[in-house]
Amino acid sequence: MITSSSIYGLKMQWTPEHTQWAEQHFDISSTTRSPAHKVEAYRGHLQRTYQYAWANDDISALTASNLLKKYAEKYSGILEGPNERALLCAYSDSSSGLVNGRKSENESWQEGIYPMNCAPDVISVSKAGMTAALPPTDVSASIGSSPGVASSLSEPSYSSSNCGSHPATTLHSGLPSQEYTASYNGSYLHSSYSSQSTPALPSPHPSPLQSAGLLQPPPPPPALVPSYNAGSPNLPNYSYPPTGYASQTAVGPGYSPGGAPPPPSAYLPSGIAAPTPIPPSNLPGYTYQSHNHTPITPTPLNGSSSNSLKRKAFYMSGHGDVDSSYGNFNYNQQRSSQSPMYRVADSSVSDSNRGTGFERNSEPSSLAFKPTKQQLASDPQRKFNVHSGRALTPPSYGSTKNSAGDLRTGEPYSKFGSPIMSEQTDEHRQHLSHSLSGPDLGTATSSIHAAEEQLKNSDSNLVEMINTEILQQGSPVDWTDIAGLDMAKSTIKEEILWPILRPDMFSGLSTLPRSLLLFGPQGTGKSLLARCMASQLGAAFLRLSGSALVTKWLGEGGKIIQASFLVARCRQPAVVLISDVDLLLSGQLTEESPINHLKTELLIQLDGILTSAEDHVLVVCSTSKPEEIPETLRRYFTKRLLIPLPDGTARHQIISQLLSQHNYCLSDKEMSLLVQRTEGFSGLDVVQLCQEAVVGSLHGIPGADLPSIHPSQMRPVAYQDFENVFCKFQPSISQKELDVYTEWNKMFGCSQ
Ligand SMILES: Nc1ncnc2c1ncn2[C@@H]1O[C@H](COP(=O)(O)OP(=O)(O)OP(=O)(O)O)[C@@H](O)[C@H]1O
Repeated sequence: MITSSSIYGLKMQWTPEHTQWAEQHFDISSTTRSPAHKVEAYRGHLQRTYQYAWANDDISALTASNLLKKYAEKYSGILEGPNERALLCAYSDSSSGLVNGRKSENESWQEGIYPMNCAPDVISVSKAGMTAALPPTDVSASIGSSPGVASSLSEPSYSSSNCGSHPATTLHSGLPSQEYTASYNGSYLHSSYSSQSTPALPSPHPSPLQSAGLLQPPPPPPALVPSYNAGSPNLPNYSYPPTGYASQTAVGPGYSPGGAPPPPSAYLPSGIAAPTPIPPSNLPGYTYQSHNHTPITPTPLNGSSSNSLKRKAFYMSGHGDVDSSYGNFNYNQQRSSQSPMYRVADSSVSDSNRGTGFERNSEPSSLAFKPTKQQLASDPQRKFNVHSGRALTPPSYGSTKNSAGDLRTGEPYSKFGSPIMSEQTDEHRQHLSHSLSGPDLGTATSSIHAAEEQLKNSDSNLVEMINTEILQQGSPVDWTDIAGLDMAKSTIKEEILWPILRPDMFSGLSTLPRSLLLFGPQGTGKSLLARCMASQLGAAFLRLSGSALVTKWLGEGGKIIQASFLVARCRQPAVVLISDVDLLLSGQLTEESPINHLKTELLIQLDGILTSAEDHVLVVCSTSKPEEIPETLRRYFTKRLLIPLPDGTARHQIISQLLSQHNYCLSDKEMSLLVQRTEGFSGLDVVQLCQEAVVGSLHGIPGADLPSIHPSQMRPVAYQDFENVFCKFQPSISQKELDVYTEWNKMFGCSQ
């Protein structure tokens, strides 16, 4: 049949072939056909296409997207007139109508014009090819936002940032509900999808393109989108996934795809910020893919830094599983009031290995404590040992007289006293001896005998080395020998020493402290404190250097650690100091690292100490890198104490004490200036500065005269001597490093 029509004076011949061609090619722009006719033709074509697709059971996401795009383009092309637009809005406003082909309850249909019977087919095909069906609202949104959304779907990677300026927005500008308008902004388009589609369903038919890697898999769902129901713009339809806001933090506040900030959300209650979409970088290629979203797992709290306070609060609140590992460490050991941990070494024990590291009967003169010299001499691995040879007159903390014999009175910091054992200290030790003897002797006997037996079978050379190098024979240290550190000192006294010295008073209240971590900058007195603890307990003092173990003793390190703890058990009560313990316990160690066997041995020994009721051994570990110690190993330390840089008062004490050994001439103002200029110095830095200044005062004396010159003949140390050497000294620690200590202390420290 041949028909002809005349439009605008143009005459056309119409044949069945033309009809077929128009139907096949969706010639909806034809001016010769009614909209209803064109829709019918279009629908027929879609149905054929989809039936074919069903027959093959294979339609990719891309194909489906293209079909949707074409459909939306063609459909919107039909709708040119204002009536059609209004009708389309009615479609959009009633998502259920789109799904089941029924019209909206609020809007009357224009019969026969836009039946949309093909919509279920579209959805079915989408289900087959795109792994998850678009929910009813999706269809509404897709069509409603076309061609913007449709064209976006055809792109392998697209951003919704265009949506806001896209004609689709204009299309819906006349929507009756303001809330609904928000749904057409790209920021929210995906929200309806994620909230309504079946979550986290794996694709039953993965696209071949996906399999081939040409098509990126659908991204995880944005975690911050509220559940959005396009069919009902009312607020009650919104739900807030519990994990959503955590992820929002991870995305970053204020993020908006395309750089634009999220628009104010009309559908959110006032005061609640509009949800932030997932950034495109997180969802490559499928930024706003609306289907098959899986929930985003909330970003776990990182042990590192930004969430540290939260973590500590969590642990401290008692909600964390590892609560007992932090702050309230409890090694489940009931202390017996009958068997206090420490006692004075029994001199009657015949074994040569028994005995403390401190000689109590020494004359005061022989007890003069020369901390720096001994410290530097005892640890050849120390980085500051180059200075040891220069210390012509190591400072003695025992005297308050200067070299000229003048007693310096009126010192504002005169509490920093003598390391020489005073009468009071001797009394204290006698008291210690009394309180730690008696019934306590029996409790450790079996442990001591067992350790002695083991030690007999050990390498005698090794034992000899430990007795000479590890076991410290230095003079005792008193609290007054340590400048400043009041907080650390009182914590150690009250929480470590008192329970050990007077277990009867602490019976049933807590377990005995057996391990302690002192952390802080180098040269701040950690070792000094450990020595002081041993002195106060009348205990033997053994010092293992982590740096020495991993360098010069690496091969024998495991045996040295084991034998050292045996000696400590034999000589108990004992304090074992392990400096630079981070080198032994570092979480950075690879499996092949030879240090690992040292780590294993140390942990075995620590376990033994923590679980033994009889042993009277206190382990003090020190580190300047506490963050290197893995979380799992922190539980080995009952207490973790920050030993900070000396404050002004402490620096004044150290300087005064050092200079008091020499003839010096400094005004109060100069002294204050020195204190000021040593801000940020560690205790060791201050000691070395003073030593250098004292050496400077010797300049000008002929070398030949040096051996015979009397101290009184030397000129006094002056401020200029300090001035001359200041250029050699800088604070050995940066503010950044100090911040790390502060942060770590907040998280895991016991002193705030
Ligand atoms: N608070 C202090 N009071 C008096 N002297 C101090 C103080 N801090 C440090 N010193 C001096 O610095 C020397 C080194 O101190 P110590 O060895 O105790 O530091 P540390 O913190 O253990 O260092 P590292 O972390 O390197 O092992 C001490 O012998 C002492 O002379």
